[in-house]
Amino acid sequence: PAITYELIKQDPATGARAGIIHTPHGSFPTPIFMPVGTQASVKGVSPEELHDMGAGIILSNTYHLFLRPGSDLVREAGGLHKFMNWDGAILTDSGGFQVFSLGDLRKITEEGVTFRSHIDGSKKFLSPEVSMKVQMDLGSDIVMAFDECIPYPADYDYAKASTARTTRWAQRCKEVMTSPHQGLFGIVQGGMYKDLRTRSVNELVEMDFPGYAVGGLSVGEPKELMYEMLDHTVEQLPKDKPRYLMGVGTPDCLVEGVMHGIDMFDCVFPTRVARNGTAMTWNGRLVMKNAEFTSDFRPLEEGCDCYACRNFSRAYIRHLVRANEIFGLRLLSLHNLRFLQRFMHEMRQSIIEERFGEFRRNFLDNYNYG
Ligand SMILES: CC#C[C@H]1NC(N)=Nc2cc3[nH]c(NC)nc3cc21
Ligand SMILES: [Zn+2]
Repeated sequence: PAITYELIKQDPATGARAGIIHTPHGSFPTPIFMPVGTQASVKGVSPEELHDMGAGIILSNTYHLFLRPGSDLVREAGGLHKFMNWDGAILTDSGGFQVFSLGDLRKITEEGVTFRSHIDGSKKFLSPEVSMKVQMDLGSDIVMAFDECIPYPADYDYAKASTARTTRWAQRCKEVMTSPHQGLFGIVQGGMYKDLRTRSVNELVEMDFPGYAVGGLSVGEPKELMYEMLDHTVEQLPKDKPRYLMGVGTPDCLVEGVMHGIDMFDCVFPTRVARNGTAMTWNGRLVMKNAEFTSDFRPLEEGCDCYACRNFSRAYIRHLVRANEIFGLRLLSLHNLRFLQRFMHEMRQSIIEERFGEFRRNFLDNYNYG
């Protein structure tokens, strides 16, 4: 199979685990954070810089590339790896979430979804078959099933019907996803209802996907509810397959997700807050335009080995941010992405050395959520 999971160490006290995921474009250690390159670019960061920071896999989006430049052009370029000159692994989301969160939704039928493009308002149609065709054109290593996104909150009957449709759509994806070099992950839905989550898990596990995502979380629900759903859902998933928590998240959510047995994460957070002039550190965030950094000639974070911390000071980056210099935002993106790679590496080491519990308590005690 195109995608395989190798368990390295299971934490004896929690669901946390360390592993390796093998793909046609290389293997990477888990738990892992995937930089988001929605439109075939991790904003402001080059493929070489992604390699230098240790990124093994990045995420891109079917919805966006389907609308612009269109998957035919990317196929003609030889696929997304060639088009963006990235030779590591790529995961593409299916459009299931973006069409609900970005598109001007027109109609949902059993066949698929009709919507207006958020770019030019033109009428578009996405379905399990179209999403799979686009992702085969893109040639991503991990393909996400086309799911129906349940908004939060949603009543039981709506969640039940929608989850049943997501299962039928997953079957249709499986039937047309014929590329031997691509692995199709099922997406567990079920809203915030434990019985529906269990049903969704059982129906998808029946189809024997090479990996599973927990969908329908990080959609505006309270964190406690997200953790409760995670706790209930992840333990029912196969231990020999990767688990991916979509759209998560901030460092505190990454620790809790790992504790519940999640292997893969993605979030726009590091590059988005970078563009808002904020640096991520082990003790919380630094808002760089604050006066406190005016004459602070230390690096963003002592001990960080990123390009920004090796070459520039907080004072210089504060100046760039206040002067609206693009280079300042690039430096913050490079630092924040490298911070997350270091963060996940430390967490993985703590699992291997059987001190994850200590890592988690230590981190949560010192991290001010500010
Ligand atoms: C409902 C549902 C659902 C999931 N379905 C697909 N295909 N992608 C997702 C991406 C997400 N990003 C975030 N938070 C930023 N939550 C997500 C959930 C999904
Ligand atoms: Zn740094």
